[in-house]
Amino acid sequence: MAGSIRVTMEVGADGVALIIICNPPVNALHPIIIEGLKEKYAEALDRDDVKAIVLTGAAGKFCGGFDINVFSKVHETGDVSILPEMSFELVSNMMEDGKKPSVAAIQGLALGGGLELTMGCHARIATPEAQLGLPELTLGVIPGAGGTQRLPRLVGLPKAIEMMLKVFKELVVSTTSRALVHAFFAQRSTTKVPGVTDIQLKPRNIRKVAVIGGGLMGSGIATALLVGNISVVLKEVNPQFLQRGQKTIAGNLEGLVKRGSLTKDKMSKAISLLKGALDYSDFKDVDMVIEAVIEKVPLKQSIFADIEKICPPHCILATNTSTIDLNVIGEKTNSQDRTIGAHFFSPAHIMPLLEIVRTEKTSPQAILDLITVGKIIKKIPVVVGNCTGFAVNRTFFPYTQGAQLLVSLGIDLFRIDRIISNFGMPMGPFQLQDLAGYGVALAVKDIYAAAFGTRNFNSVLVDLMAETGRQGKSNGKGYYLYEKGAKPKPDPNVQHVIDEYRRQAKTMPGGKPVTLSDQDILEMVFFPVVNEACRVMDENVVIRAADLDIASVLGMGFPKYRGGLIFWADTVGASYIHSKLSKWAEMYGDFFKPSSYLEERAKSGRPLAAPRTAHQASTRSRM
Ligand SMILES: C[C@H](O)CC(=O)SCCNC(=O)CCNC(=O)[C@H](O)C(C)(C)COP(=O)(O)OP(=O)(O)OC[C@H]1O[C@@H](n2cnc3c(N)ncnc32)[C@H](O)[C@@H]1OP(=O)(O)O
Repeated sequence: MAGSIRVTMEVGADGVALIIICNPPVNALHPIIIEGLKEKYAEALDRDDVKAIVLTGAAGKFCGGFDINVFSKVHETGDVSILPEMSFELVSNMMEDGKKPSVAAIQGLALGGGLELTMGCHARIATPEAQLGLPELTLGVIPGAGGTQRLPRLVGLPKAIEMMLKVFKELVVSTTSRALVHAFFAQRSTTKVPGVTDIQLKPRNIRKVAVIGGGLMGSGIATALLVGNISVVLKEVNPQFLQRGQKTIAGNLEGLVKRGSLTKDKMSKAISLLKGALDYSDFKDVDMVIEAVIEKVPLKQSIFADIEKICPPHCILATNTSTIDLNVIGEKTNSQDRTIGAHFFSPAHIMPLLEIVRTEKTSPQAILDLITVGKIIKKIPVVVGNCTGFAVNRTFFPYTQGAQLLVSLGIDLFRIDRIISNFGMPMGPFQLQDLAGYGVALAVKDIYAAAFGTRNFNSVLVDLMAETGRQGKSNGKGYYLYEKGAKPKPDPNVQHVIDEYRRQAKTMPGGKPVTLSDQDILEMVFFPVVNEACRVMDENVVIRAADLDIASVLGMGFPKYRGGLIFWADTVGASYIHSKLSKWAEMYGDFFKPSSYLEERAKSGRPLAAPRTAHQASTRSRM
């Protein structure tokens, strides 16, 4: 590639040096080009036989601007030092202040940094159809090589503004802008909870929190609290586990320092706020307990019975369960009014979503206090009702199951992952499963089967994966192979597991793989998710559709520029989604059967996000 990226110079008998930018297809300013320009300009300024310079681009295009791939690299690495300097050394010192006249010969396009180069020249000649502009704002940056100053001087302020913002008005009305603006406001509305934040309650001061369980989740939660300046008692069952938890917390904090999001002083302060415990003696004056042990009902019930006796009466009793019914966890206590779900997402000190789960008995004060703690530790709290999987895991249970169903029908799993990542998810459902490990998937399988009846797709794929010694990323072997420092590679040997899976599933019509387009695959994964989201809204598990948008963006990585799950679904249209699901339900069963909420919206033409009517709202509620 580097061979085709170059700057050339020819000096004619007339003493004109022709400098040409060559970097197909748009002659973008790759660092090699910027270096090449500096080199050729230095040479031209130095050579006695050069009297003047003409700068142009190869193949009829002057230059499409700075190489945007370098921005992506900066985003990936956080290292701004890889941005090459062109503003002063090249454009100001060599071109503008150079002792030899230089002229830009513009054909095709001169955009962004490309136009800025032309403005460093002493004159510009352009073909009438050439496209000139400074579109940097569309990338979220400003012109970085002097364009903000030189353009108004050359063409006057009104024209310069037009050239910098010309696409602005078009973009304001684009779906992406609408989606991002929606997400901006949706994120700010999640903490407006009717009956909680509008009844003049005052949040209480939560100074000390006990975290039970020092595993990955417990340590992450403790880290987030410590960084928020809240004292933490970390309780474990033996010194070995406690030490492991404390070490994980220290590692998390060091990681934050490395990322630049915590100073060393703040890290020392955070560590000083942590106390380890092997019994409940330090729980006498805690304001909140967050239980984060494994998903076992009897264990959680006995912990809740214990802490109810030991903790002060004002103490909030929270659980980090991701699936278990809160009423069951608090069943053996008389503290249902202060029992609440604090569902963090892993890694808890980094992921911004906090799903706050309330039952019919949870007091508004407890909800308000947890919202306040959430804000202090820089989380985005979304208050949801109590049901299997709550709002996020419940809405997204068909995401994994739909992908597994497609594999059973004969679709290549790596193709599914590619299509879903191209849509904008951080990774596809199979890579996500590798990352999360198979333990959780296996643990919740029966719970989902019991809760979701015929719309649950019972798959043995993960069981078969586990039986062949695969655990996902944690042991380096899942659907993909994982090696340190390398990108995950699809494992060809997984095909044996898939063959066995398809043999057992018997879902391929006539035993033959089905043929589906990329769009079919995308829709067969996401429309069932939208369908379940409709049930979640119908049962009032969320206060408003926008809460699901934010929960899907922050909890599942749904692309923010699509506005979140429901916003996106409304751009597709309820009636289209309903018609596709109805067709697939006939072909492949109840997994795709449209919900009554979706059916009603498809018939009435009302957006999925529109609030339910007063009558609908009074018939079903989890709040
Ligand atoms: C320091 C400075 O102030 C900072 C900057 O300069 S920031 C960059 C400012 N420039 C821009 O924003 C221009 C971005 N590019 C465009 O608007 C359009 O690509 C264009 C008008 C140049 C051409 O449009 P069009 O003919 O429809 O072709 P399009 O498909 O978009 O682009 C052709 C290829 O060039 C690539 N490309 C275009 N501009 C690029 C750039 N600035 N850097 C890297 N690659 C670029 C595209 O990714 C695409 O690659 P692909 O073929 O591998 O998919």
